Amino acid sequence: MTAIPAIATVIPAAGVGKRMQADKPKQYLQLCGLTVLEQTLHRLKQVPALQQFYLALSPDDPYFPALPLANDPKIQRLNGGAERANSVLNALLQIDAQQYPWVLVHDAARPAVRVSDIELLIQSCIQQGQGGILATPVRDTMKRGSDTVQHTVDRAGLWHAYTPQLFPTAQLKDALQQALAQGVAITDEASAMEWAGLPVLLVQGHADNIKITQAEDLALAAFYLEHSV
Ligand SMILES: Nc1ccn([C@@H]2O[C@H](COP(=O)(O)OP(=O)(O)OP(=O)(O)O)[C@@H](O)[C@H]2O)c(=O)n1
Ligand SMILES: C[C@](O)(CO)[C@H](O)COP(=O)(O)O
Repeated sequence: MTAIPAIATVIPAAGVGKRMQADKPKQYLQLCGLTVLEQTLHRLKQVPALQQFYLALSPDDPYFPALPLANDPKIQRLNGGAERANSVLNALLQIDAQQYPWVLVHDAARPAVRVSDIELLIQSCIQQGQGGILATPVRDTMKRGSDTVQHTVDRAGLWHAYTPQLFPTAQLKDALQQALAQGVAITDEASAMEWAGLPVLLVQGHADNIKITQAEDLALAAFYLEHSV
């Protein structure tokens, strides 16, 4: 096993959850007795290498102060931005890359991530000295179109990109800063690294690491949370 350095952890949690169509942002919906955010933090905190947590929240988030997490000295709250990438960059700007040469980014909306998958990602990346992401190969036939099919997309080598995503802190900060400054559409950390021409390892994880996005995802996340290890 490769020696694992202390890793800074960024949790983007400043979204409004439009697609969920709920009465509050999805990270604060109840899931198995806790909020989604608390469930996600509970998973992350089971990984010893994950040290300081940088939690990007909406500047007017009224929910977080009521959670026990608000008193956790390992959690540093910061203001998120207009898009997920802005929230992540705001967090990266607060991380000392000397102290934390590696940073792991994980969506607050992915509470069922397996601790073993996080450990696998960390081991794979640190061992190979390259950043990477948890992902799963596409299993269905993929179509491109809107109301009718334009064509079938070759699914060979096609992956679902998940989080966590783990990268050298300084590299990710520079890549994300420059990509956003040039108006590049960035939906995950890997796309900034790809834009910068830097390698991204694909580490196969489990498909139960779903992102709670639409209403029906909550019950599925609850099932996975109760049945995954
Ligand atoms: N400006 C934003 C937008 C999103 N996120 C976070 O990024 C993660 C993944 O984003 P997504 O699933 O798109 O969440 P929302 O943006 O809240 O969802 P929607 O697009 O339906 O509004 C979530 O944990 C969300 O809180 C963030 O930190 N800052
Ligand atoms: C980062 C991510 O979860 C990887 O799949 C995804 O890109 C987030 O996308 P969203 O539209 O912000 O939910």
